[in-house]
Amino acid sequence: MDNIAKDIERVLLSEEEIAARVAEISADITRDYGGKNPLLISVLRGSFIFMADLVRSLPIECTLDFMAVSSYGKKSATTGAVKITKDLDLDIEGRHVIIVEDILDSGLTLSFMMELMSAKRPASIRLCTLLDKPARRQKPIQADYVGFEVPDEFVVGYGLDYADKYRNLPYIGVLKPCIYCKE
Ligand SMILES: O=P(O)(O)OC[C@H]1O[C@H](OP(=O)(O)OP(=O)(O)O)[C@H](O)[C@@H]1O
Ligand SMILES: Nc1nc2[nH]cnc2c(=O)[nH]1
Ligand SMILES: [Mg+2]
Repeated sequence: MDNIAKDIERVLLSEEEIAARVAEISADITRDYGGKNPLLISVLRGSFIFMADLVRSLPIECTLDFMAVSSYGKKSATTGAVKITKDLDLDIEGRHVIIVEDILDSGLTLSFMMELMSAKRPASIRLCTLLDKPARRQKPIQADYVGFEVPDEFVVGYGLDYADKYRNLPYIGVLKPCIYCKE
């Protein structure tokens, strides 16, 4: 049988651990944004599962939009160039924006997003990332809401891919080294 779990060396964060932490982040956002109708922007494609779980656990009024950017291609290291593949649909001027990401790694994607969003004059911007990998940072950027700090390893699952695979794993894990051996 074809089962993608066979490519995983070890589970870093289980479904239960992720769900519990998502509920805590949701409680923090609820406390900070109740009555402000925040605009949550999901950075596709990696953040789609985190965004879906996060907003379903938010009891407050909020608005959603999606932007797609990409910089990793089919490799496990950034290409250094962030490309927009889908722009926002809503006007963010005067809005309380929360950018929702799956992982903050080199920081290139989120610094690019911050620059782009700030130019559109929102009332405020905060960053929310499920995973933070500070060891690889190339830009001085920090998130306001962080789910978990992760070690300097390439992780997959819960939206995160390697070469467009593994996004559908319900947990976050580290791939067996042989999966990258052709890079
Ligand atoms: O901090 P950085 O080094 O920029 O890395 C973080 C970004 O890399 C991944 O996206 P990717 O470009 O692989 O596209 P994807 O979301 O479509 O998978 C991930 O989803 C983050 O958006
Ligand atoms: N899948 C995946 N994408 C990333 N983009 C930046 N860092 C990572 C990572 O560790 N895993
Ligand atoms: Mg991404």
